[in-house]
Amino acid sequence: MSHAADTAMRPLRFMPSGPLKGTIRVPGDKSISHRSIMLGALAVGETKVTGLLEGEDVLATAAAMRAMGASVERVAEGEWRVHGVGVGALLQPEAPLDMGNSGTSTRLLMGLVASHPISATFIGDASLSKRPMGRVIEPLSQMGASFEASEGGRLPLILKGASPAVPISYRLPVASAQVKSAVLLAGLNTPGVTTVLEPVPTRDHSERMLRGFGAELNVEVETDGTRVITIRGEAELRPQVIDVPGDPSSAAFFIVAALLVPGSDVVIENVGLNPTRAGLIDVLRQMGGQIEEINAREVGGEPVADLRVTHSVLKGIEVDPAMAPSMIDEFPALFVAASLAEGTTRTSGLDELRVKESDRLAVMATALAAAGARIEEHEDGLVIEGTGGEPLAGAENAIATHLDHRIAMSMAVAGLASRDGVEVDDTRPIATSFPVFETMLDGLKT
Ligand SMILES: O=C(O)C1=C[C@@H](OP(=O)(O)O)[C@@H](O)[C@H](O)C1
Ligand SMILES: C=C(OP(=O)(O)O)C(=O)O
Repeated sequence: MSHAADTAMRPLRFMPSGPLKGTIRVPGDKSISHRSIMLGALAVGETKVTGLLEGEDVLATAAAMRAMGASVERVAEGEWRVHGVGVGALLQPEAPLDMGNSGTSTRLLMGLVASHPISATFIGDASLSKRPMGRVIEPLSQMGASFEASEGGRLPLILKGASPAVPISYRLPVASAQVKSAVLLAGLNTPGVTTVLEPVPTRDHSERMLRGFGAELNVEVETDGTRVITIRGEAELRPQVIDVPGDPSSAAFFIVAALLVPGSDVVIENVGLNPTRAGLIDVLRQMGGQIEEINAREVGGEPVADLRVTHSVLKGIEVDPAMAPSMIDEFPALFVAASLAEGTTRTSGLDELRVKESDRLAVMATALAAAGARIEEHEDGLVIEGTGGEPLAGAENAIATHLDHRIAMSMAVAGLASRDGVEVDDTRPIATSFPVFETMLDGLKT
Protein backbone atom coordinates (compact mmCIF):
# COMPACT_ATOMS: atom_id res chain seq x y z
CA MET A 1 0.00 0.00 0.00
CA SER A 2 2.90 2.37 0.72
CA HIS A 3 3.43 3.96 -2.69
CA ALA A 4 6.70 5.45 -1.51
CA ALA A 5 8.27 2.10 -0.79
CA ASP A 6 7.88 0.47 -4.17
CA THR A 7 8.47 3.10 -6.84
CA ALA A 8 10.96 5.89 -7.44
CA MET A 9 10.13 9.49 -6.54
CA ARG A 10 8.17 11.24 -9.29
CA PRO A 11 9.19 14.91 -9.57
CA LEU A 12 7.12 17.26 -11.73
CA ARG A 13 7.39 20.92 -12.65
CA PHE A 14 4.13 22.89 -12.56
CA MET A 15 4.41 25.76 -15.04
CA PRO A 16 2.53 29.07 -15.06
CA SER A 17 -0.76 28.68 -16.83
CA GLY A 18 -3.23 30.75 -18.82
CA PRO A 19 -6.79 31.13 -17.51
CA LEU A 20 -8.33 27.98 -16.01
CA LYS A 21 -11.75 27.36 -17.48
CA GLY A 22 -14.33 24.60 -17.42
CA THR A 23 -16.40 22.36 -15.19
CA ILE A 24 -14.99 19.61 -13.00
CA ARG A 25 -16.26 17.16 -10.40
CA VAL A 26 -13.71 16.29 -7.72
CA PRO A 27 -13.60 12.74 -6.29
CA GLY A 28 -15.54 11.64 -3.22
CA ASP A 29 -14.89 12.92 0.27
CA LYS A 30 -12.04 11.03 1.93
CA SER A 31 -13.45 11.18 5.48
CA ILE A 32 -16.88 9.93 4.36
CA SER A 33 -15.35 7.24 2.13
CA HIS A 34 -13.33 5.77 5.02
CA ARG A 35 -16.39 5.73 7.27
CA SER A 36 -18.66 4.21 4.57
CA ILE A 37 -16.39 1.18 4.37
CA MET A 38 -15.83 0.86 8.12
CA LEU A 39 -19.50 1.13 9.05
CA GLY A 40 -20.58 -1.00 6.08
CA ALA A 41 -18.16 -3.65 7.33
CA LEU A 42 -19.94 -3.65 10.71
CA ALA A 43 -23.50 -3.77 9.36
CA VAL A 44 -25.09 -7.12 8.58
CA GLY A 45 -26.12 -7.11 4.90
CA GLU A 46 -25.09 -5.15 1.82
CA THR A 47 -24.07 -1.49 1.93
CA LYS A 48 -23.94 0.16 -1.50
CA VAL A 49 -21.59 3.10 -1.97
CA THR A 50 -21.32 5.38 -4.99
CA GLY A 51 -18.83 8.20 -5.43
CA LEU A 52 -16.29 6.46 -3.17
CA LEU A 53 -12.83 8.02 -3.29
CA GLU A 54 -10.50 5.42 -4.76
CA GLY A 55 -7.37 6.97 -3.25
CA GLU A 56 -4.66 4.97 -1.54
CA ASP A 57 -5.78 6.01 1.96
CA VAL A 58 -9.29 4.65 1.44
CA LEU A 59 -7.95 1.52 -0.24
CA ALA A 60 -5.90 0.91 2.93
CA THR A 61 -9.11 1.03 4.95
CA ALA A 62 -10.80 -1.37 2.49
CA ALA A 63 -7.93 -3.85 2.69
CA ALA A 64 -7.96 -3.73 6.50
CA MET A 65 -11.70 -4.36 6.71
CA ARG A 66 -11.30 -7.33 4.35
CA ALA A 67 -8.50 -8.65 6.54
CA MET A 68 -10.96 -8.53 9.46
CA GLY A 69 -13.66 -10.51 7.68
CA ALA A 70 -15.80 -8.08 5.65
CA SER A 71 -16.33 -8.35 1.92
CA VAL A 72 -15.45 -5.03 0.26
CA GLU A 73 -15.74 -5.12 -3.53
CA ARG A 74 -15.49 -2.61 -6.35
CA VAL A 75 -18.31 -2.91 -8.88
CA ALA A 76 -17.48 0.04 -11.16
CA GLU A 77 -15.67 3.37 -10.86
CA GLY A 78 -16.52 4.75 -7.42
CA GLU A 79 -19.19 2.10 -6.96
CA TRP A 80 -18.56 -0.35 -4.14
CA ARG A 81 -20.43 -3.05 -2.22
CA VAL A 82 -19.66 -3.89 1.38
CA HIS A 83 -20.98 -6.98 3.18
CA GLY A 84 -20.43 -6.56 6.89
CA VAL A 85 -19.76 -9.03 9.68
CA GLY A 86 -21.82 -7.30 12.38
CA VAL A 87 -20.65 -5.29 15.40
CA GLY A 88 -18.63 -7.58 17.68
CA ALA A 89 -17.71 -10.04 14.94
CA LEU A 90 -14.53 -8.60 13.42
CA LEU A 91 -11.99 -11.36 12.82
CA GLN A 92 -8.40 -11.47 13.92
CA PRO A 93 -6.31 -10.20 10.96
CA GLU A 94 -3.60 -12.68 9.99
CA ALA A 95 -1.04 -10.14 8.79
CA PRO A 96 -0.13 -6.63 9.95
CA LEU A 97 -2.59 -3.95 8.78
CA ASP A 98 -0.70 -1.66 6.40
CA MET A 99 -2.14 1.83 6.84
CA GLY A 100 0.17 3.38 4.22
CA ASN A 101 0.09 7.17 4.65
CA SER A 102 -3.32 7.37 6.32
CA GLY A 103 -3.82 8.78 9.81
CA THR A 104 -7.60 8.44 9.54
CA SER A 105 -7.46 4.72 8.72
CA THR A 106 -5.05 4.11 11.59
CA ARG A 107 -6.79 6.01 14.35
CA LEU A 108 -10.36 4.99 13.47
CA LEU A 109 -9.46 1.33 13.03
CA MET A 110 -7.60 1.37 16.34
CA GLY A 111 -10.95 2.40 17.85
CA LEU A 112 -12.75 -0.51 16.18
CA VAL A 113 -10.18 -3.13 17.18
CA ALA A 114 -10.00 -1.79 20.76
CA SER A 115 -13.39 -3.22 21.73
CA HIS A 116 -13.16 -6.51 19.81
CA PRO A 117 -11.59 -9.71 21.20
CA ILE A 118 -8.78 -9.59 18.62
CA SER A 119 -5.33 -8.12 18.30
CA ALA A 120 -3.83 -6.32 15.33
CA THR A 121 -0.46 -4.92 14.30
CA PHE A 122 -0.58 -1.50 12.61
CA ILE A 123 2.19 -0.44 10.26
CA GLY A 124 2.58 2.52 7.90
CA ASP A 125 4.95 4.51 5.71
CA ALA A 126 7.75 6.79 6.92
CA SER A 127 5.39 9.77 7.31
CA LEU A 128 2.69 7.90 9.24
CA SER A 129 5.31 6.24 11.46
CA LYS A 130 6.29 9.70 12.77
CA ARG A 131 2.75 10.72 13.73
CA PRO A 132 1.50 10.64 17.34
CA MET A 133 -0.84 7.79 18.27
CA GLY A 134 -0.74 8.51 22.02
CA ARG A 135 -3.86 10.65 21.56
CA VAL A 136 -5.89 7.50 20.78
CA ILE A 137 -3.86 5.08 22.90
CA GLU A 138 -4.85 7.09 25.98
CA PRO A 139 -8.66 6.84 25.79
CA LEU A 140 -8.62 3.35 24.29
CA SER A 141 -6.41 2.16 27.19
CA GLN A 142 -8.99 3.57 29.59
CA MET A 143 -11.54 1.40 27.78
CA GLY A 144 -9.37 -1.66 28.49
CA ALA A 145 -7.34 -2.12 25.30
CA SER A 146 -3.61 -2.74 25.61
CA PHE A 147 -0.81 -1.50 23.41
CA GLU A 148 2.79 -2.19 22.51
CA ALA A 149 3.77 0.92 20.60
CA SER A 150 7.06 2.18 19.23
CA GLU A 151 8.82 5.00 21.05
CA GLY A 152 6.65 8.05 21.65
CA GLY A 153 3.43 6.11 20.97
CA ARG A 154 4.08 5.64 17.26
CA LEU A 155 3.72 2.92 14.61
CA PRO A 156 4.45 0.09 14.30
CA LEU A 157 2.19 -0.84 17.18
CA ILE A 158 0.31 -3.89 18.41
CA LEU A 159 -3.15 -3.41 19.83
CA LYS A 160 -4.94 -6.05 21.90
CA GLY A 161 -8.66 -5.35 22.13
CA ALA A 162 -10.67 -5.56 25.36
CA SER A 163 -13.62 -7.91 25.71
CA PRO A 164 -15.78 -6.55 27.07
CA ALA A 165 -14.48 -2.99 26.82
CA VAL A 166 -15.36 -0.45 29.52
CA PRO A 167 -17.52 2.57 28.62
CA ILE A 168 -15.81 5.88 29.41
CA SER A 169 -16.60 9.55 29.44
CA TYR A 170 -13.75 11.26 27.64
CA ARG A 171 -13.05 14.97 27.24
CA LEU A 172 -10.98 15.56 24.10
CA PRO A 173 -7.71 17.29 25.02
CA VAL A 174 -7.10 18.19 21.37
CA ALA A 175 -9.55 19.25 18.63
CA SER A 176 -9.43 16.04 16.61
CA ALA A 177 -12.20 14.28 14.70
CA GLN A 178 -9.97 11.22 14.51
CA VAL A 179 -9.69 10.90 18.30
CA LYS A 180 -13.41 11.57 18.72
CA SER A 181 -14.23 8.95 16.09
CA ALA A 182 -11.85 6.37 17.57
CA VAL A 183 -13.65 6.56 20.93
CA LEU A 184 -17.14 6.51 19.35
CA LEU A 185 -16.24 3.52 17.16
CA ALA A 186 -14.81 1.68 20.18
CA GLY A 187 -18.08 2.54 21.93
CA LEU A 188 -20.05 0.66 19.25
CA ASN A 189 -19.08 -2.70 20.74
CA THR A 190 -18.83 -1.58 24.38
CA PRO A 191 -21.68 -2.43 26.78
CA GLY A 192 -23.46 0.70 28.08
CA VAL A 193 -23.00 4.30 27.06
CA THR A 194 -19.71 5.82 25.90
CA THR A 195 -19.45 9.61 26.06
CA VAL A 196 -17.17 12.04 24.26
CA LEU A 197 -17.02 15.67 25.38
CA GLU A 198 -15.90 17.91 22.56
CA PRO A 199 -15.10 21.49 23.64
CA VAL A 200 -14.20 22.60 20.10
CA PRO A 201 -16.38 21.21 17.29
CA THR A 202 -14.64 19.17 14.61
CA ARG A 203 -15.97 17.44 11.48
CA ASP A 204 -19.10 15.51 12.42
CA HIS A 205 -19.25 12.82 9.73
CA SER A 206 -18.91 10.01 12.28
CA GLU A 207 -21.90 11.26 14.26
CA ARG A 208 -24.06 11.71 11.14
CA MET A 209 -23.12 8.34 9.67
CA LEU A 210 -23.32 6.30 12.88
CA ARG A 211 -26.83 7.62 13.33
CA GLY A 212 -27.60 6.92 9.66
CA PHE A 213 -26.50 3.29 10.15
CA GLY A 214 -28.90 3.01 13.10
CA ALA A 215 -26.66 3.48 16.15
CA GLU A 216 -28.24 5.20 19.15
CA LEU A 217 -26.14 8.36 19.17
CA ASN A 218 -27.09 11.68 20.73
CA VAL A 219 -25.49 15.09 20.74
CA GLU A 220 -26.23 17.81 23.27
CA VAL A 221 -24.59 21.19 23.38
CA GLU A 222 -23.71 22.67 26.79
CA THR A 223 -23.96 26.40 27.48
CA ASP A 224 -20.20 26.86 26.90
CA GLY A 225 -20.53 25.21 23.47
CA THR A 226 -19.09 21.82 24.50
CA ARG A 227 -20.70 19.03 22.49
CA VAL A 228 -21.63 16.00 24.58
CA ILE A 229 -21.82 12.97 22.29
CA THR A 230 -23.16 9.69 23.64
CA ILE A 231 -23.33 6.33 21.90
CA ARG A 232 -25.04 3.20 23.20
CA GLY A 233 -22.90 0.14 22.65
CA GLU A 234 -23.59 -3.36 21.40
CA ALA A 235 -25.32 -1.63 18.53
CA GLU A 236 -26.86 -3.32 15.54
CA LEU A 237 -26.00 -1.45 12.37
CA ARG A 238 -28.26 -1.59 9.32
CA PRO A 239 -26.71 -1.54 5.83
CA GLN A 240 -27.09 1.72 3.92
CA VAL A 241 -27.07 3.20 0.43
CA ILE A 242 -24.52 6.02 0.44
CA ASP A 243 -23.74 8.61 -2.22
CA VAL A 244 -20.46 10.23 -1.19
CA PRO A 245 -20.32 14.00 -1.93
CA GLY A 246 -17.24 15.57 -3.54
CA ASP A 247 -14.35 16.31 -1.19
CA PRO A 248 -14.13 20.02 -0.21
CA SER A 249 -10.48 19.42 0.74
CA SER A 250 -9.73 18.35 -2.85
CA ALA A 251 -11.86 21.16 -4.30
CA ALA A 252 -9.72 23.59 -2.26
CA PHE A 253 -6.78 23.36 -4.67
CA PHE A 254 -8.94 24.26 -7.66
CA ILE A 255 -10.75 27.01 -5.76
CA VAL A 256 -7.43 28.66 -4.90
CA ALA A 257 -6.00 28.07 -8.39
CA ALA A 258 -9.04 29.69 -10.05
CA LEU A 259 -8.90 32.68 -7.67
CA LEU A 260 -5.18 33.24 -8.34
CA VAL A 261 -4.79 32.69 -12.08
CA PRO A 262 -6.03 35.78 -13.98
CA GLY A 263 -8.98 35.20 -16.31
CA SER A 264 -10.05 31.94 -14.62
CA ASP A 265 -13.68 30.86 -14.37
CA VAL A 266 -14.23 27.34 -13.03
CA VAL A 267 -17.28 25.41 -11.85
CA ILE A 268 -16.67 22.62 -9.35
CA GLU A 269 -19.74 20.40 -9.11
CA ASN A 270 -21.07 18.47 -6.13
CA VAL A 271 -18.80 19.86 -3.38
CA GLY A 272 -19.59 18.81 0.20
CA LEU A 273 -20.28 21.93 2.28
CA ASN A 274 -20.79 20.49 5.74
CA PRO A 275 -20.24 23.56 7.99
CA THR A 276 -17.58 21.62 9.95
CA ARG A 277 -15.57 21.43 6.68
CA ALA A 278 -16.32 24.65 4.80
CA GLY A 279 -14.07 27.13 6.64
CA LEU A 280 -11.75 27.80 3.70
CA ILE A 281 -14.60 29.11 1.57
CA ASP A 282 -15.62 31.59 4.29
CA VAL A 283 -12.03 32.76 4.74
CA LEU A 284 -11.42 33.18 1.01
CA ARG A 285 -14.66 35.17 0.72
CA GLN A 286 -13.49 37.39 3.58
CA MET A 287 -10.34 37.94 1.50
CA GLY A 288 -12.46 39.04 -1.46
CA GLY A 289 -12.65 35.75 -3.35
CA GLN A 290 -15.63 35.35 -5.67
CA ILE A 291 -17.07 31.93 -4.89
CA GLU A 292 -20.70 31.45 -5.82
CA GLU A 293 -22.82 28.54 -4.58
CA ILE A 294 -25.20 27.16 -7.19
CA ASN A 295 -27.87 24.50 -6.84
CA ALA A 296 -27.52 23.92 -3.08
CA ARG A 297 -28.91 20.48 -2.18
CA GLU A 298 -28.38 17.44 0.03
CA VAL A 299 -26.34 14.39 -0.98
CA GLY A 300 -25.82 11.42 1.34
CA GLY A 301 -27.13 13.41 4.33
CA GLU A 302 -24.62 16.22 3.73
CA PRO A 303 -25.13 19.75 2.33
CA VAL A 304 -23.68 20.03 -1.17
CA ALA A 305 -23.51 22.71 -3.90
CA ASP A 306 -21.76 23.47 -7.18
CA LEU A 307 -19.19 26.24 -6.79
CA ARG A 308 -18.41 28.83 -9.43
CA VAL A 309 -15.04 30.41 -8.78
CA THR A 310 -13.71 33.40 -10.73
CA HIS A 311 -10.34 35.12 -10.61
CA SER A 312 -10.30 37.69 -7.78
CA VAL A 313 -7.90 40.15 -6.24
CA LEU A 314 -7.47 38.88 -2.69
CA LYS A 315 -6.76 40.96 0.41
CA GLY A 316 -4.72 39.70 3.37
CA ILE A 317 -6.66 39.16 6.62
CA GLU A 318 -6.20 37.93 10.15
CA VAL A 319 -7.68 34.41 10.13
CA ASP A 320 -9.76 33.70 13.24
CA PRO A 321 -8.09 30.72 14.99
CA ALA A 322 -11.58 29.42 15.84
CA MET A 323 -11.95 28.65 12.11
CA ALA A 324 -9.04 26.19 12.20
CA PRO A 325 -10.92 22.89 12.76
CA SER A 326 -13.32 23.62 9.88
CA MET A 327 -10.44 24.03 7.42
CA ILE A 328 -7.65 22.07 9.09
CA ASP A 329 -6.45 20.35 5.89
CA GLU A 330 -6.84 23.48 3.76
CA PHE A 331 -4.15 25.69 5.35
CA PRO A 332 -1.41 24.74 2.87
CA ALA A 333 -3.71 25.92 0.04
CA LEU A 334 -4.68 29.06 1.99
CA PHE A 335 -0.98 29.91 2.51
CA VAL A 336 -0.55 29.89 -1.28
CA ALA A 337 -3.57 32.19 -1.71
CA ALA A 338 -2.20 34.54 0.98
CA SER A 339 1.17 34.68 -0.79
CA LEU A 340 -0.50 36.49 -3.72
CA ALA A 341 -2.95 38.63 -1.72
CA GLU A 342 -2.61 42.37 -1.11
CA GLY A 343 -1.16 42.97 2.35
CA THR A 344 -0.60 40.69 5.31
CA THR A 345 -2.33 37.46 6.25
CA ARG A 346 -1.85 36.27 9.82
CA THR A 347 -2.71 32.77 11.04
CA SER A 348 -2.44 31.36 14.56
CA GLY A 349 -3.67 28.47 16.69
CA LEU A 350 -2.39 25.96 14.15
CA ASP A 351 -0.18 23.70 16.30
CA GLU A 352 -2.04 20.66 14.92
CA LEU A 353 -0.56 21.33 11.48
CA ARG A 354 2.81 20.22 12.83
CA VAL A 355 1.60 16.60 13.27
CA LYS A 356 -0.04 15.94 9.90
CA GLU A 357 1.62 13.96 7.07
CA SER A 358 4.42 16.51 7.47
CA ASP A 359 4.99 19.54 9.70
CA ARG A 360 2.80 21.68 7.43
CA LEU A 361 3.84 25.00 9.00
CA ALA A 362 7.57 24.40 8.61
CA VAL A 363 7.32 22.67 5.22
CA MET A 364 5.02 25.29 3.66
CA ALA A 365 7.11 28.17 5.07
CA THR A 366 10.24 26.69 3.46
CA ALA A 367 8.48 25.78 0.22
CA LEU A 368 6.77 29.15 -0.32
CA ALA A 369 9.90 31.09 0.64
CA ALA A 370 11.81 29.07 -1.97
CA ALA A 371 9.14 30.06 -4.52
CA GLY A 372 9.64 33.74 -3.73
CA ALA A 373 6.92 34.41 -1.11
CA ARG A 374 7.53 36.50 1.99
CA ILE A 375 6.81 34.30 5.01
CA GLU A 376 7.46 34.37 8.73
CA GLU A 377 7.08 31.11 10.63
CA HIS A 378 5.75 31.34 14.18
CA GLU A 379 5.21 28.55 16.68
CA ASP A 380 1.51 28.20 15.88
CA GLY A 381 1.03 29.88 12.52
CA LEU A 382 2.47 31.72 9.53
CA VAL A 383 2.46 35.42 8.75
CA ILE A 384 2.50 36.06 5.02
CA GLU A 385 3.15 39.30 3.17
CA GLY A 386 1.38 38.95 -0.17
CA THR A 387 2.58 40.14 -3.58
CA GLY A 388 -0.67 42.01 -4.32
CA GLY A 389 -1.50 39.75 -7.24
CA GLU A 390 1.93 39.66 -8.90
CA PRO A 391 2.98 36.08 -9.67
CA LEU A 392 5.53 34.47 -7.37
CA ALA A 393 9.01 34.21 -8.88
CA GLY A 394 8.95 30.41 -8.85
CA ALA A 395 11.49 27.93 -7.52
CA GLU A 396 14.70 26.82 -9.16
CA ASN A 397 15.22 23.75 -7.01
CA ALA A 398 12.65 21.04 -6.40
CA ILE A 399 10.39 21.62 -3.39
CA ALA A 400 10.59 18.93 -0.69
CA THR A 401 7.09 17.55 -0.08
CA HIS A 402 7.94 15.02 2.68
CA LEU A 403 5.37 12.39 1.59
CA ASP A 404 2.59 14.96 2.05
CA HIS A 405 -0.07 15.06 -0.69
CA ARG A 406 -1.40 18.45 0.40
CA ILE A 407 2.05 20.07 0.18
CA ALA A 408 2.51 18.63 -3.32
CA MET A 409 -0.88 19.92 -4.57
CA SER A 410 -0.52 23.32 -2.88
CA MET A 411 2.88 23.89 -4.43
CA ALA A 412 1.50 22.75 -7.79
CA VAL A 413 -1.00 25.61 -7.47
CA ALA A 414 1.84 27.97 -6.49
CA GLY A 415 3.57 26.90 -9.72
CA LEU A 416 0.53 27.91 -11.80
CA ALA A 417 0.59 31.32 -10.16
CA SER A 418 4.35 31.85 -10.66
CA ARG A 419 6.61 33.32 -13.33
CA ASP A 420 9.07 30.43 -13.77
CA GLY A 421 7.14 27.45 -12.41
CA VAL A 422 7.58 25.28 -9.32
CA GLU A 423 8.96 21.76 -9.30
CA VAL A 424 7.72 19.42 -6.59
CA ASP A 425 10.12 16.61 -5.74
CA ASP A 426 7.52 13.85 -5.54
CA THR A 427 3.97 13.74 -6.87
CA ARG A 428 3.28 10.11 -5.82
CA PRO A 429 1.62 11.04 -2.49
CA ILE A 430 -1.11 12.91 -4.42
CA ALA A 431 -2.63 9.48 -5.09
CA THR A 432 -3.44 9.07 -1.38
CA SER A 433 -6.35 11.52 -1.65
CA PHE A 434 -6.69 12.76 -5.25
CA PRO A 435 -5.38 10.31 -7.89
CA VAL A 436 -6.83 12.33 -10.81
CA PHE A 437 -5.49 15.73 -9.67
CA GLU A 438 -3.03 16.22 -12.53
CA THR A 439 -5.47 15.08 -15.24
CA MET A 440 -8.19 17.36 -13.88
CA LEU A 441 -5.80 20.30 -13.77
CA ASP A 442 -4.65 19.71 -17.35
CA GLY A 443 -8.30 19.61 -18.43
CA LEU A 444 -8.88 23.16 -17.13
CA LYS A 445 -5.89 24.72 -18.88
CA THR A 446 -6.78 26.82 -21.92
O1 LIG B 1 -11.63 12.38 10.86
C1 LIG B 1 -11.15 12.60 9.74
O2 LIG B 1 -11.58 12.01 8.71
C2 LIG B 1 -10.04 13.56 9.61
C3 LIG B 1 -9.73 14.40 10.65
C4 LIG B 1 -8.65 15.40 10.63
O3 LIG B 1 -7.58 14.92 11.43
P1 LIG B 1 -7.45 15.22 13.01
O4 LIG B 1 -8.51 14.49 13.71
O5 LIG B 1 -6.08 14.71 13.37
O6 LIG B 1 -7.55 16.72 13.13
C5 LIG B 1 -8.15 15.66 9.22
O7 LIG B 1 -6.92 16.34 9.27
C6 LIG B 1 -7.99 14.38 8.43
O8 LIG B 1 -7.58 14.65 7.12
C7 LIG B 1 -9.28 13.62 8.34
C1 LIG C 1 -4.32 14.89 7.54
C2 LIG C 1 -4.80 14.22 6.49
O1 LIG C 1 -5.12 12.89 6.47
P1 LIG C 1 -4.80 11.72 7.49
O2 LIG C 1 -4.73 12.28 8.89
O3 LIG C 1 -5.90 10.73 7.31
O4 LIG C 1 -3.48 11.12 7.07
C3 LIG C 1 -5.07 14.92 5.22
O5 LIG C 1 -5.68 14.28 4.34
O6 LIG C 1 -4.69 16.10 5.03
